[in-house]
Amino acid sequence: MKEAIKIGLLGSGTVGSGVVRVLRENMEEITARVGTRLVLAKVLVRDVKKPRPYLEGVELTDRVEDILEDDEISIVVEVMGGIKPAKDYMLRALAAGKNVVTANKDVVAQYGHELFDMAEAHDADFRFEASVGGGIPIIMPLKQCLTANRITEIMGIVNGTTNYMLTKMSECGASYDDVLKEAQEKGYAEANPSADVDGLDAARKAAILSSIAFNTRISLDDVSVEGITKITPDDIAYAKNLGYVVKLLAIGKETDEGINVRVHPVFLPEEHPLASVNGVFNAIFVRGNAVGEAMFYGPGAGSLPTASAVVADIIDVARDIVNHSFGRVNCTCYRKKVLCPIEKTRSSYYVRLLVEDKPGVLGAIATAFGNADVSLQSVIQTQRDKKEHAEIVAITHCVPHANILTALDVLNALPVVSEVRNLIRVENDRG
Ligand SMILES: NC(=O)C1=CN([C@@H]2O[C@H](COP(=O)(O)OP(=O)(O)OC[C@H]3O[C@@H](n4cnc5c(N)ncnc54)[C@H](OP(=O)(O)O)[C@@H]3O)[C@@H](O)[C@H]2O)C=CC1
Ligand SMILES: N[C@@H](CC=O)C(=O)O
Ligand code: NA
Repeated sequence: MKEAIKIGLLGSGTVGSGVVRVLRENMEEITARVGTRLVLAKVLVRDVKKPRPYLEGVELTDRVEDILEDDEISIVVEVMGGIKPAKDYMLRALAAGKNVVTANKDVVAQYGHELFDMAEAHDADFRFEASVGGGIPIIMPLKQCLTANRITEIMGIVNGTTNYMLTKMSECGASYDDVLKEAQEKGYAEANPSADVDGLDAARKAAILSSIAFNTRISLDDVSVEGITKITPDDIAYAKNLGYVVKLLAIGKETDEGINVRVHPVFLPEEHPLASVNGVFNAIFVRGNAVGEAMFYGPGAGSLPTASAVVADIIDVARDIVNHSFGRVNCTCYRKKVLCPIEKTRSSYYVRLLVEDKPGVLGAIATAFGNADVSLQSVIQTQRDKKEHAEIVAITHCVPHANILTALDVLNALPVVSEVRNLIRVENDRG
């Protein structure tokens, strides 16, 4: 058997502790699969005094140099999170010729190219399977198993926290604040959970997935983002009555007008394959010109599921080391493609309005939509709040986003419209 391969772990929180557990519990199989033993040599944490019984016998440090300058460590696993200092540590590790495995979508989405360049320059591996979809294999399947395809669409539920929240709010009418707290307690949420609920976490994943799917660099700034903070129990109830569920989707599409990448809540028909993806589960639906439709499903966050992806990357890198192989798939963004602005994207919409309850209101609203070139598929009216007010819910036909924005301006200016309460896309298109 070859010499043991030494690992330095940066961070030992939710994901890091899972990595330690998987490496320990599956050590026998892992050793057989790699052909040599993997040894967790050192772990970097902020607070070395914090009790961590699962790390008994492992050297803890709060000095990153202890890992980066240790010539015996050949794999550095970054599971600290955030951009600073994680990005710098990874670049330094790669510059020292060490292989890097990370779960950090913040860094990959914004600075992936720098890390890839550094990895290539130093003939090192840079892997990030856990950065999208937690335990679901999706990065390597896109780069390897689906690489024969021209991918036209990638659409997914990629944030476990918000999917958990929307599921609980829909199934048992739980309050937004309570379910967010639960998701945090279960270790799903980011250190600052606004990244989850504001859609940023999903946007980072959308940028990573689209860059790989369309072979062009999509940066976080190219993604149009809207989170779930404006979704109310009323929207969820209307969705149910109309045969939909509310989901936060990450969508990347290549159309004749360019690539559009966006994250926003949608009304999904109950029979859509993504509609039954509940709780912390994620799913990523891919359309390729050879494979047709493929969907990847599994736990999108949490200690052990995420560790499953991290440790798989570690094993792959270790196999490269053992076999002296050069089969690395480096950066796949070899094209520069045009982006399609959000205004040109097309969708049906759900529009909820609070209006004065008096004769002629429905007509005025229909005219306002018509003047903006937005045709309506259905309209329902319910009595709300005070007697003199009613709520109108309209579902539009598929129209350019620019038209719906114009319609909202016109509606807002109508004296009978007291408030535009929400605007949510309706995803009816499966073609
Ligand atoms: N949680 C999840 O389900 C998933 C998380 N991820 C990603 O994995 C990464 C880690 O997430 P998670 O485990 O939840 O985060 P945690 O906050 O639970 O853990 C972070 C760990 O990193 C250490 N750390 C943070 N900053 C520093 C620093 N400056 N110097 C030294 N140590 C530091 C902390 O040390 P100490 O213990 O001393 O505080 C802690 O051990 C993030 O990039 C996240 O986005 C990806 C998929 C799923
Ligand atoms: N906060 C993220 C963790 C995994 O990436 C999520 O909820 O999906
Ligand atoms: Na994954």
